Amino acid sequence: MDAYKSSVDFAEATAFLSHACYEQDKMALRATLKNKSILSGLLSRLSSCSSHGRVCVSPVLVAQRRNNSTSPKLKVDFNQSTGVAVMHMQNPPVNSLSLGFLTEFCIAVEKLEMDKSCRGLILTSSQPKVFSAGLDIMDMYGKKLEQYEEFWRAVQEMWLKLYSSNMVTIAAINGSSPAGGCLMSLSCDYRIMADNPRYSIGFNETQFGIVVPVWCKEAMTTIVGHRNTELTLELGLLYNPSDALKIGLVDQLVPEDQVLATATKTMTKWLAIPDHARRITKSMMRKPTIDKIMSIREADMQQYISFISKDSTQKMLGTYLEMLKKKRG
Ligand SMILES: CCCCCCC/C=C/C(=O)SCCNC(=O)CCNC(=O)[C@H](O)C(C)(C)COP(=O)(O)OP(=O)(O)OC[C@H]1O[C@@H](n2cnc3c(N)ncnc32)[C@H](O)[C@@H]1OP(=O)(O)O
Repeated sequence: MDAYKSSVDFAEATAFLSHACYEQDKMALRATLKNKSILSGLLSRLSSCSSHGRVCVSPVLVAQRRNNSTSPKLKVDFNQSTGVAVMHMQNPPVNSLSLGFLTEFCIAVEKLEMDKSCRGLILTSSQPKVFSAGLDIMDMYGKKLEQYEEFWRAVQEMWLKLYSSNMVTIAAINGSSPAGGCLMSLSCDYRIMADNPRYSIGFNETQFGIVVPVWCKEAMTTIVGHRNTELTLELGLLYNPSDALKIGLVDQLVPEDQVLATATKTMTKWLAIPDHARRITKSMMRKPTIDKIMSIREADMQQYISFISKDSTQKMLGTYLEMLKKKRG
């Protein structure tokens, strides 16, 4: 129950703040998440529900629709005539999933989710050659315990929001997508990747001494099966696009300049299915995983904090950061 409430906390807070200005939003959102008394006051004014595996919030907090919103880290183009939003990630240099980015991302997805006219979401990158470099290592290195907690809650929330979305979600993977970037695309309904052998996708965490959360393992297993998950996660494998296609980590490869156009065409096909039937089916497929994750959400948080704050983990992250920086120098 606590785990469920925590998820609702964040969803409510994000929805509540989504009509205000972005910078103020983010500061207020974080303050709200930290302040349990404000949060419980907020909660008492709300009714929450769980529908088809998706956590939703009271209509009282539904933000007004704004069509083409631009924030520093995300650009959302919503086409009302097609009902499709294209979300361009623009967090240079590599679209790392920092706390700031994740906060904006959750707000943006929540806004689209609440807008009944938005039926499909395409996720892509504005950065050249990179879809997303995964979690921002700077948010996992040398921080205070409460900062680790805040960051991890945002990571969990990003995954839950995307994985349980009622919208059709398509990842238009127009660059490399390691680790958290891969997780983000795995949460979508369909993955189209640029057929460029220089790009890679997968989970490289063990290579620099960290471990993916159990819910990532669960989600991956449902997509590529137990054996492929075992090999990928234990060895920290990154695949080129054609190998990723072979194991089912992505659904389709297309020339680089056709990724977005193919995603748009594919979306039309998915949206031709009656929404209610597709949604109920999606929920039927995903709800067991979501329920499982919700039931261990707080334990997962404690496990993350204890793992990430260990001296040995911090040392390995420091070495990895150095290595990333040296690569350029
Ligand atoms: C229970 C415990 C659970 C623990 C957590 C489990 C889940 C964790 C998941 C994660 O996502 S951890 C992050 C893993 N990501 C990576 O290993 C990717 C690292 N980056 C790259 O491989 C490359 O950057 C790239 C994405 C292939 C792009 O290559 P490119 O040559 O275009 O750029 P770079 O010169 O390498 O990088 C530019 C700049 O960006 C910095 N940077 C790169 N990735 C990250 C990152 N994930 N976080 C923070 N910063 C990153 C890199 O250091 C460069 O910085 P500067 O040198 O410009 O300062």
